[in-house]
Amino acid sequence: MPADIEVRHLHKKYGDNVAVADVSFTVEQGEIFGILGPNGAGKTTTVECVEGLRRPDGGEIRVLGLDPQHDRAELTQRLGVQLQDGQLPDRMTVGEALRLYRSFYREPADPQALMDALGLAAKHRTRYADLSGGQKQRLSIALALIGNPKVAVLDELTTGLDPQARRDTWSLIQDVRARGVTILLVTHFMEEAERLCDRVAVIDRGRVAAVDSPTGLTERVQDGQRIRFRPSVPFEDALLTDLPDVTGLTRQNDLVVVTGTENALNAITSVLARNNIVAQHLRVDQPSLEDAFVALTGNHPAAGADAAPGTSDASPAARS
Ligand SMILES: Nc1ncnc2c1ncn2[C@@H]1O[C@H](COP(=O)(O)OP(=O)(O)OP(=O)(O)O)[C@@H](O)[C@H]1O
Repeated sequence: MPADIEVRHLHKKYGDNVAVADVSFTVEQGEIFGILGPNGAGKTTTVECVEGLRRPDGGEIRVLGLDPQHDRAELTQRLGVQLQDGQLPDRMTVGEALRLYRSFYREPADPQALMDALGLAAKHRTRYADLSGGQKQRLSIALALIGNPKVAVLDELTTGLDPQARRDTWSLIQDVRARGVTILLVTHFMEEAERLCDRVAVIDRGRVAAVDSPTGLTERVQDGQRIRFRPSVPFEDALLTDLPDVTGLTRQNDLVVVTGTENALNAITSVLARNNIVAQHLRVDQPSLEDAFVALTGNHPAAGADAAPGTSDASPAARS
């Protein structure tokens, strides 16, 4: 079966500025495929070319076998695109927006069923301007789905949402996928990519740095274990660095951080116990998608991207 989205050697310039140098990826039917990358990496330009909103300067794109430039009218019927905030008139109600958008499609979805599924039924008569950020976001997803698309493109799905609304949106997207919709998702959020995406393309400076599952990306930076603890009494580094399973030891004030093989934890706890040293606040860190992102792009996630209040993600600075 051909892939739902095929992007080969996409190239796009704005004047002299190369926004997308060379991007290739495929999205299989029923996948949630993420595009992750630092600011200005070329993510939005890439998906706008996929949507047919921008004309590539080079390369080839097929969406459901259609060329987004030449087959724009047909593709519009089968592709769902999320509106950006502020693209609806303030006075338009939720019900009016869905009915208007429904009229654009040959085989639209039932607006009532969509409002029920998206928790918007009670907001049927509410004007756009009076919706909360989360409700606007859900409406934009509803409008992306009103045409019964086979493929939906969602750009910055949960930007601006609080952590609970973000999690609710994720479960909604999983429901949408369960109905057979293929999803291309642009995101800044590591946790979103980790929780939602089957595979992720990391794009950096207009090129694909890697395409893999979040776990696959994380495993690329797996360098054994990183163990941190506060010793109950001082000890010489050599006590641990002489162990064959230990590859490094650093100290941050009274905190000891040891790196080593997968057996390092056993070796360290045994030798500490033999020397009557208690490892207080012992923690074993697993590499995260954020570690992989940093290793692949040399960039930390956009400021604030994963630091929304209440999220549990630790920043790299907090973790190292
Ligand atoms: N309409 C435009 N005209 C000129 N340059 C543009 C235009 N849109 C984007 N660019 C430039 O192209 C490059 C890629 O931008 P793009 O918006 O695709 O990146 P992005 O990865 O989506 O960034 P962000 O995460 O900040 O949204 C950037 O250098 C940007 O300044």
